[in-house]
Amino acid sequence: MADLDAAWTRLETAAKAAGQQRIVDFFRDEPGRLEALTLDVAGLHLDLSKQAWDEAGLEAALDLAHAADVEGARAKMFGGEAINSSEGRAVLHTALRAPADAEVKALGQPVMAEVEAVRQRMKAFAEAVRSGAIKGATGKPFKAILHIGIGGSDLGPRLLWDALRPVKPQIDLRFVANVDGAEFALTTADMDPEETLVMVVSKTFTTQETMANAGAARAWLVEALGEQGANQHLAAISTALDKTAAFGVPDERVFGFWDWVGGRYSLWSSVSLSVAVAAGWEAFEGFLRGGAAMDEHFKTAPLEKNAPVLVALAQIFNRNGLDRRARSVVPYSHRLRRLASFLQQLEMESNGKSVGPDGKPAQRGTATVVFGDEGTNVQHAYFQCMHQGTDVTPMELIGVAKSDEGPAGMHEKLLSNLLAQAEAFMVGRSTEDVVAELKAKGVSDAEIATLAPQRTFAGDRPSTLVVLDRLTPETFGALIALYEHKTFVEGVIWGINSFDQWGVELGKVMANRILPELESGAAGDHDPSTAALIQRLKK
Ligand SMILES: O=P(O)(O)OC[C@H]1O[C@](O)(CO)[C@@H](O)[C@@H]1O
Repeated sequence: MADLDAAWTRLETAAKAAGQQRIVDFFRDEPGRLEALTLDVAGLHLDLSKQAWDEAGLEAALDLAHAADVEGARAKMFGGEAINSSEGRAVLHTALRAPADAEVKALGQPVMAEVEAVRQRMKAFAEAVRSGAIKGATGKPFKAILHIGIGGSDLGPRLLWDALRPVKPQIDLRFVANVDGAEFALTTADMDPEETLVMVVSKTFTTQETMANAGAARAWLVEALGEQGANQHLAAISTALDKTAAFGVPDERVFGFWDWVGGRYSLWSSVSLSVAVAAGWEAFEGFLRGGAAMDEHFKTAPLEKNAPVLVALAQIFNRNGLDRRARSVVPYSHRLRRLASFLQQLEMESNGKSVGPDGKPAQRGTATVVFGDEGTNVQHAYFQCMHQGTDVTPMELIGVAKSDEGPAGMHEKLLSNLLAQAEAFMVGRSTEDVVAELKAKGVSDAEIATLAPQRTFAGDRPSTLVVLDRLTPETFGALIALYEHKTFVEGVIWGINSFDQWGVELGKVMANRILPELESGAAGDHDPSTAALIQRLKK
């Protein structure tokens, strides 16, 4: 503990010192900087050299990782110990992408036989739906899937589908998450129940939004196909097998997973069965292989060359060392446009905690806000603030080196924007430069005095670049596993349990209390604002 406190103090001191200098100058002062801060892992190239740390800062960050015993925690996770202590569970999403002959135990019990058995059932189901061997109630093959789920049962599969979907898919995969009936209506309006397979995805099979949408989908099927017919169009993915049976899903259409897979880490499991069907099993397997490659790297690489560790430490350096309370993730890739939404759950649900597993307050700030959308679009939206706003927001910019998709010449334009933004964030543009340009254009001194500061870019805004060789199932898997392990490392260093989510409970309980009050109009005991709103919004 004393070591850890001292390591935190060293990090904070080093960050303060680094913060007095300009990032761009570190390249001049540290000849080995690029070499030390770039690495190639599982088809990803990472460049952390434009980050805010200098050599001493990086060293202090690595010392902190050692002092927090990241390596010990990593061994406990892969060893299947109950590191999700508030729920007494192991954390083994990594087993879902491990080879069938790996030796993995959850709380001492081997898991791979079960994992492989479910994988084989998923594969057989995916192939049978694609080939038309499994048909709908009226004998027609399935041409569409309606995937119903929310949070971890939605965000990962949605992103995975965006990444893997063929340009002209054989199966039209659609998602419904929200308990806003508009989403259900808009999504199903042009779907034909006779040709649609409905997959209800819920770890608990109790989530209000999912159960409401599942009920609506079942009614939509029953109307077209009758009770018995509807059941032939249902499949369920859950850890709660008793509840799926009660909903009417035939046993052979139920795909399980395990309590050692957190919702936000579940896209490697049967939760993504809809994608495995619609994109094909081979693509899904490639995704698993990519995740496993990143696992191997995370398990074996020394901390100073360990991609998830370095990305986590850059975040900690910014967040705790330099008090930067937000981070923006911008994929220069339309297929990855929902990455920030996925990371919001992964990082903010995992690490948005203010007490540790011992119930004591966290000693340092934990998860920051993460936001973002696709580049270049965001350049025409919030990048003004990123370049010239009063707060510095660290960025992660993600690109794809090679792509043959779409019209010729576009990809180079996309990449030029990615590189230009990263350079502009760091280098900025000096007032002298602006003044010289305005003078050359004949602008008056009076005008220059007001214009030049407005056109100056302070720069010195840190970014990490992640470049995928190509966007393949494998590199996409590696990217997601990179972020999972980054999130884990941060949780270890912040001293919190990254694998529970008690903070989502209160709102759920209160919504269940307010629902009957909205229906009856009889508001219970609430604060004056809520009571007035219930009166106003009641049925
Ligand atoms: O898969 P389920 O059990 O429906 O839960 C959906 C999501 O809801 C949460 O519990 C949060 O509300 C997430 O952790 C989870 O991914």
